Amino acid sequence: MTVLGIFPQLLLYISATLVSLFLCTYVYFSYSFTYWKRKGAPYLKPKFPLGNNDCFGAESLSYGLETVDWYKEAKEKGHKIVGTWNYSNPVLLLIDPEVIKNVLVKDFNHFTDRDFFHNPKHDPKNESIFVAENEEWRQLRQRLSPVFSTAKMRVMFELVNKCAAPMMQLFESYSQSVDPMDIKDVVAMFTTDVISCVAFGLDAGSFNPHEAKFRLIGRKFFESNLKTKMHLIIGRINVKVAQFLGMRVIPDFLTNFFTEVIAENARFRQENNVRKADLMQLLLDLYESSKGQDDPFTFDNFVGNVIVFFLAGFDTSSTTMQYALYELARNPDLQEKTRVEIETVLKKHGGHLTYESFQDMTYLRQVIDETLRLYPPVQNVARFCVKPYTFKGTNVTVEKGVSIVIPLVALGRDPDHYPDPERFDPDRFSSQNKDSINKFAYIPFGEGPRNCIGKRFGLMQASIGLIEILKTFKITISSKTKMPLKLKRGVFLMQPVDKLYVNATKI
Ligand code: HEM
Repeated sequence: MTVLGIFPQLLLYISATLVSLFLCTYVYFSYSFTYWKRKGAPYLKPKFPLGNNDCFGAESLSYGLETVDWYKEAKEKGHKIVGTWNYSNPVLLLIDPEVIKNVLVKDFNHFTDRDFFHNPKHDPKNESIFVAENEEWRQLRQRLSPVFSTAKMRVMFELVNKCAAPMMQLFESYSQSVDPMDIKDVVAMFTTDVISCVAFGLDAGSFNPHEAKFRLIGRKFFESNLKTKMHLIIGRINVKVAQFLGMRVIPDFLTNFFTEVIAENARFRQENNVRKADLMQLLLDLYESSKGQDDPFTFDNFVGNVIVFFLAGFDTSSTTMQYALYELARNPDLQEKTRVEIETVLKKHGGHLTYESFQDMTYLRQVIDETLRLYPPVQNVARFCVKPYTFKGTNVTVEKGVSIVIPLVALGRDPDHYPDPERFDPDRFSSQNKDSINKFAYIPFGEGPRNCIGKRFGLMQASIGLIEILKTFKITISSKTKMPLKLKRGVFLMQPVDKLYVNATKI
């Protein structure tokens, strides 16, 4: 038989295989879509193959803005919890703050793990506190918590403050030019420098185009490529299959880069007896002191956690700074009020920005709190059920492996929790008003034993950056910024669709 003779037969086989594959997938999805009905839970109607997603959300490492629509629909129907699907994966969305409190705090033992794809067997260097499960996580959390204590923040304050100098030089040059500034790009250079400095004791030189390796790596990671997207989708549809196929979320270029930087840095410190007041030193001490223990803090643990501090640390804080500056630029009176506070407090402290003076800036903290309400960088907190759990006051029992999602953006914009929710109003968080806010309707750092370990550090670096900018420059929105602001769907960290440009004028 000639090649041409085989061709129609081959085509037939391929078509039959594809049709069978499609049918199997369809049957599998259709059965998965009966999950919440079988559980007796209220649910939102899913569609093949995305479930309740309205876009692939393939860039995302978790759930995105689609949860705002799920929340609204469920709330209108009076549900406290609602079943949805992410592809074929059943996801329970929590609506009621009391239920959220039970999951995150009171009944935490049923929800110790985070819903986040990882692959311990094929990717041991990316096993970190962020993805670790149950007992392993408890031990890591206990070991790493001292790294972020108030005492350590005080020591790191100076290091962070020093990193603002190159950012201020860039603001200075923008203030003398007619070009508007892509604000996210500039503040992300600052937070990248900060995290590289405190995590590695290195000057990342993000403001210098010839040295900006850390910035390039960070940017490349959040841009994410087709391979990572495919891994994420398959990881969502079936974790076991994705793990079996050796899929991983953190690309090799990033793991290799950090492994090299850490090994070189650790070697230099040990050989030269150098000690520094940074995060790298605290982790190095942990690594050295646990050698020989039954369950040591290994080199892989070291690399994995530094990577996670880098990734979790620079983009969340720069996103916070970006939206705070955007809102202050749109609200010049609030900007002026913040600046007056900064000037008054600094004057009281002899003109120096210190840990103590920053603690006194209560209005600035209100501005940041309000920014995090409207623009929580991490849009949803997600957990895995690890032990069967019956939601109080219902007959709904979820078993091990079910994903639970807490929609931070939707809660922050719910008029029942925040009157006139679209209005940027830092006074919601004044000492007189903040007690009227339901604690579990405001959780930009998560809550309970598995909340954000870097909360203090994140608040500190965002505050220092904002103080330095506002005390010297007046910020206005550039005509290059497309208004009104639209947020991107299908991404994990909150991003605007179009870049936000501002102008800086020296005061
Ligand atoms: C404004 C800045 C930040 C925001 C809004 C933020 C937000 C969050 C949120 C929502 C979570 C999930 C909490 C939960 O599941 O209950 C989280 C976890 C985490 N964050 Fe942050 N974060 C910020 C800054 C940082 C920084 C600066 C670091 C480290 C240097 C960091 C490291 C982590 C880690 C390691 C976890 C996982 C903790 C665990 O599983 O035990 N974050 N963050």
